[in-house]
Order: sequence, then structure tokens, then C-alpha cells
Amino acid sequence: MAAAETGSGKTGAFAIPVLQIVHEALRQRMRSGAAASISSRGGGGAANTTVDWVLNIEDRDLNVALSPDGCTAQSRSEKSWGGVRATGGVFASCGGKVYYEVTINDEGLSRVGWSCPTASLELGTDRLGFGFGGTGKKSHQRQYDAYGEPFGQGDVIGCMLDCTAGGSVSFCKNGRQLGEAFKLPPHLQSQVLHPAICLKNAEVTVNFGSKPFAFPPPSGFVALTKAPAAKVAATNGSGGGGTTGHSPSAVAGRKPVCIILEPAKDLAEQTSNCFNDYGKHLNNPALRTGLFVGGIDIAPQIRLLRDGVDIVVGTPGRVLDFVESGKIPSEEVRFYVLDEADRLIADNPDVIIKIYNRLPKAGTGVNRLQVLLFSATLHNPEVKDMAARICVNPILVDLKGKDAVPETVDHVLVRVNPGEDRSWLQSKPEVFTDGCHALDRIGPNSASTPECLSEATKRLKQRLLQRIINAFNMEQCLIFCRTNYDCDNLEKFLNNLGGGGGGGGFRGKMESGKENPYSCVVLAGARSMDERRAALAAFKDGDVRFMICTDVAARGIDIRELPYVINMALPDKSEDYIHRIGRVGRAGTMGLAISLVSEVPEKVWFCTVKGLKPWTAPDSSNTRTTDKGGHTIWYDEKAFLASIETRLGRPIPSMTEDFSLPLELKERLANAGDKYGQQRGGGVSKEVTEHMVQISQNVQQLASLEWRVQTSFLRLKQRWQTTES
Ligand SMILES: Nc1ncnc2c1ncn2[C@@H]1O[C@H](COP(=O)(O)OP(=O)(O)OP(=O)(O)O)[C@@H](O)[C@H]1O
Repeated sequence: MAAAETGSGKTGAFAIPVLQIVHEALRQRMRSGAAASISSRGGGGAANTTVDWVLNIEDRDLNVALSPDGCTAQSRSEKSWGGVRATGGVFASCGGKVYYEVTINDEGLSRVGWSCPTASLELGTDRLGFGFGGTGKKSHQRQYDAYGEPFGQGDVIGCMLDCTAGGSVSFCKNGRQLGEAFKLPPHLQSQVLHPAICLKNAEVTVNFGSKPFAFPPPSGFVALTKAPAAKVAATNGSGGGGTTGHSPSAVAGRKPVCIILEPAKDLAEQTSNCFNDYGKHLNNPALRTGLFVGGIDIAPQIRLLRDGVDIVVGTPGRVLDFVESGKIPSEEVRFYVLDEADRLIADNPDVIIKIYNRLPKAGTGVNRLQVLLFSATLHNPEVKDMAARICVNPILVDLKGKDAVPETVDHVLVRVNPGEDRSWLQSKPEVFTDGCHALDRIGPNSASTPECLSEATKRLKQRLLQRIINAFNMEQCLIFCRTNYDCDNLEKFLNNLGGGGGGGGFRGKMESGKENPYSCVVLAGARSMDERRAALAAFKDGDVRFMICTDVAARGIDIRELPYVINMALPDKSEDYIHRIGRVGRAGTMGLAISLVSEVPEKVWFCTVKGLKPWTAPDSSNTRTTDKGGHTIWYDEKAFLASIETRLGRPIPSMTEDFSLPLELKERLANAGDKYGQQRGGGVSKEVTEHMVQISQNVQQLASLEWRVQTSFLRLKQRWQTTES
């Protein structure tokens, strides 16, 4: 789990190691041909092995504790199941019959049986495992059927795997056979099956045969410890025979090794481009990164997967669809990266878990599934809870502390007071608002009503925006609005200022955008993916001056040397402010974040029905508040400002009426010779200088270690290459 401020380079922090490890794994696979598959780390490991038969500390849920001898497992979680598998397994095709015993030590819920190393640890919930539970039910693929009889404290359950004649799983209770529970389906007949246990507030002790059994195994069955070495496989995570049933002999037909989730399509595309950019320096084999997001044609994505993809970058919905339908094979995935993890977790907790459940959990050390979470705002209880569910012993690398924002971003306010600034009464240039006050009296005579002040604020904000753009002579700026419709209205406003058409917007002629002082594009969820892509590209290339966007662009979007960001309205969550303003001040450049903050409450569009638009809302419900069956709310920016300032730990200064910067910012900028949109000069604050002195020795030590690691890696690589040639 890595928390670091916006623009500090988190993408590279996960992309480069992921690329390196995936590349090394593929090369290793090429070199060793059939002998070593990267899948083997999840696949149960080497055949013909002596197994030290115990429960595998590396292959368990975090809520399962193991005794030092690896024979007793305990979970005290009452809410969720916790699973663990044994260090060894048996080839389902081996032709033998094996047995182990489980003693139930207390009253909790337990499920015992067999599963593949890539199965969910929640035994019996997928197609790769078979369970028998204390309630007298057998389970496979989440189907629970009556079997045998219930069991509980003091009972001894014998678990049998018969690998003759197609294979079957059966159980005994206190020495009494309960009959066949499952036949092995064809897809498991080439797999390795491990003893597996799943507990809810329960404790059990296993005996794989290292001690005398409480009840003798049924005729023909032998203890796992007595199974011939040729029939068993150990989970050692360090290579050996693959067990996933596909050919490991070549790089062809390769399956994803890494899945990266992003909260927005645009960000997914940007990250996938980064992987392609960095990855092009790796060859033999070249790495393949695939983008899997909704809203675009599915056919090329499926073709890409058929050809083989190493790294999947996508949005949660599309990735889950593909994983569940088997189009994205998940059995070789070694990295699961949640970028902007707090947003993903807030929006899609179930999807994250569902994908995670499909990933292999076995293997040890670097061969084990690594789950990585990144964000500038990672410190919240939901993230912590999710980490507890999907990470084993998570480590938090927190570079700057909870509420860090880049030193390179200056923050200023423009107070919007329609009582004082009456320019909202002018009819030109024309402004466009969301229609929430279509039925209210608006004009100089009603200027003291909350409704009139609210509408006046909306009109005034657009006029102020024009003045700010002119005052700063802005060449590029990202403008955040609350809703898709606010974006549409602002686009119309800027297009009209720019004389309409003629490069005024995406729908106009983009090429002439630079000459038009108000040229703009829109990046918002309601726009098509093609339009979003074109808008972002035009803005990144500097072909248009303004990109109007919703919070869909608040996270991760990286625009080189962007000088300004403007908030037309403050976001209602302070972490969204941190991400929005983080679009400037990136990678050491200076940036200015300007927020228009209303002095009075604004009644704003608040859609409670998917797809409804203000102008299609029935019975004028776009003018009524949600408590009256409408689709508007009163929005109190002053309250949001207070929470943002608390988060920043300081008040945000206001600009003067003529839009000059507050003195403190002016002086800082002038002293350091800085300019917004350019690399910061000598303007490092006293605190930062002190901090740098404090940590410099450690940094030097780290740098020297890093140098040694990298050079030893290169030397190693040289040796490999020499050996190969
Ligand atoms: N070591 C580096 N030296 C110079 N530039 C870098 C370095 N690492 C990253 N960058 C650049 O810094 C910019 C910000 O990087 P990145 O987009 O990864 O930030 P981030 O931490 O993910 O930000 P956010 O929280 O907004 O998503 C990018 O343009 C990237 O190319």
C-alpha cells in the first residue's frame, strides 16, 4: 500500500517493477521451455518431491492462525471464512488413493476437503475445490447439497481422494464412510489437489499421517505422508512442473501475469500507454499490455486476449466480465494493482473482491500473488478494511503523511458574492445554467431571495471565469464542474465567447484551438469514449486551451506542465479536492489552483435517476429539491471549504478583486523566479530544506544500496545472456 502525493510518480513506481518481473518471468519460461512455467508458482510446484506435510503458512487467509507445528488451524473471525491449504498435493491423475484426518476442536463452523492451488481459499465456492461442512452439506461451485451428517466438536473427519477411474472425493465421520461426495470433473483430472480447510470461528487439527490416525483409513487408501513421491507435488513457489494444464513450453498462448484496475477509462488508457512506453525498452520477448474498458468495441479486446496479453489494464466492470467469462485467464496472475485504490474501493468493493477471489493465492515469496494499492489519499477505514481482506500482512509505505499536498501547488479562492458583484444582471455575454430556478423570479427586485441569489451565483461564476482567464492570460487550464450538464453549459459559454465553432470546442474545429483564447474541450462521463480520448489528446498536445471536466478527470490524469486548475464549484469531499488540484504542480512544476466559492448556498442539479437530464426531468422536478420528489439539492460550498482547509491545515487565501495573487504567493513566486507551469526554481521552503538535511544521509545509503542491487541485477543478466549465447 503506497500513499504518496499527487504527481509524485506512483505510476512508474508500480509499472517499472511489474514490467521487470513479468519480463524476467517470461524469459525464464522461454529459457527453460517445458521445465518451468511461471504458472508453477501457483500450481503446486515440483513433482517427484518429498513433501513436508503441514498446513501452509504462505497459502492461507490472514485470519487463519497456525500452530508452530503447522497442524492446528484456528480462525476467530465470526463474520468471514478463513481458509488454508496444505503444503503438498496429489496429482489427480496419479492413480492412487490418499487419506488425511481432521479433528474438530471446538464448536465453530468448519469445512474440510480438497482444492487446487489456484482455488479460492473459501473452500467449495468455485469450480476448483470440494468441501464437506459441519452442517452436513457438501459444497462445490457454491452449490450446497445435503451429504452425510452434521459434525462438530470432538468429531474426526476422514478426507479421501480416489485418483483411480476418473477420480472422486469422499469423507468419513468417526471412521464411518459417508459415501462418494463428488466425482472429479474433467477439468480437474490433470490438476493437483491439496488438502484444504476453511473455518469460521473454529479450530481444527489435521493429521496427514505423521501420527497414528484416530480411525484407520478405508481399505486401499494410504496416508498422504505415505504417498509415493511421484504422485505428489509441493507448493514451493520456486519453479518446477506446472499444474494448470496448459502448455508451458513457449511464450505463445501466454496469460496475464498482472491485472491493474483504474477507476476511470481515461486513466486506464493513460496507464496502459505508460506500460507500452516503458515496456518498449524490453524485448525478446516484447511485452503485451491490453486495455480493457467499457464503452468501446469488445471484439478487438477479445482478439487481443486470444493472441495473449501479459498485462491487463482496465476498469473494474469490464475486467470482471472478462475474468468471470474466462476471457481473461486468471490462473497466472501474480500482481493485482489497485490504482487510486480508495476511489476503486468506494465505488466497486464487490467487484474488487470478486476479481481477487478468482486469482491464485498459492506460492511463496515473490512468486506469491502481490496485491498493491496506490493513492494520494489512502488513509481511510474502507481502504484498511479492504486491505485486511485481500492482503496478507499489508505494508503501508506512506511517503508524506495523511494530508500531504504537493508544495508545488498554490491555492487561492475567488469569493463569489452576487450581492456585491451585480454583473450577473448583464445579459451579455450569454450564460447558461442548469435550469433549477426556471420557475423562480430572478432579477434585481428579487435579489435577496435564496433562489435568486443561487441563480445569480451560477451566472456570476461564468462571468468571473472569463475575467480570471483574461487576467492570467491563460494558455492552458483544467476547469472542474460538478456535473455533466454544468460542463455542457460552460462549453456553450466558452464557445460563444470564442465566436462559436472555429475551434471553440470539440464539436468545432479543433485545429484552430490555440488561436482562440477560449477554445475548449470536454472530458466528462456522458461523452463517448472517442470524444473523451480526442479531447484529452488535444488538450495534452496543447491544441486547445481549456479542458472542462467532471471528477472523472480528477484522478491520475497527467498533463505535462499544466499551470492552472479552476474549480467552478468545490467538491463535497475533501479528498476529491486533493486529487483535482493535484493535476497541477506535478513532477516538480509549479501550479495554481483557483477555486470559485459561493458566499451563499446554491440550489443545484442532483440526479437521482440514471440517465435523467435537467431538461427531460418530468413535472419540473429539476426545480424541486430531493425531499420534495425533485432532483436538486442545496449546496453549501462554505461548509466544504471548511473541511478542505482543515485537511490542508491552513486557510486558503483569497485573490483580490482584480485577480492579483495574495502577497505571500506573489513574493514566493517572485523570489524563486518561478512561473506556473514551469519547473520550480530555488523556491524550496525552509521546512523542506530542513527535512532534506535530516534525511540526506539515509537517502545516500539507500541510493548506494539501490546502485548495488541494480548493478548486481545487470551482472546477473549479463551472465544469463552469456550462458544463453
Ligand atoms: N523519476 C521521475 N523523474 C521525472 N519525472 C517523473 C519521474 N517519475 C515520474 N515522473 C513524471 O511525473 C508525472 C507524474 O507521475 P504520475 O502520473 O505517476 O503521478 P502520480 O503519483 O500517479 O499522481 P496522481 O496521484 O495524480 O495519480 C508524470 O508525468 C511522470 O512522467
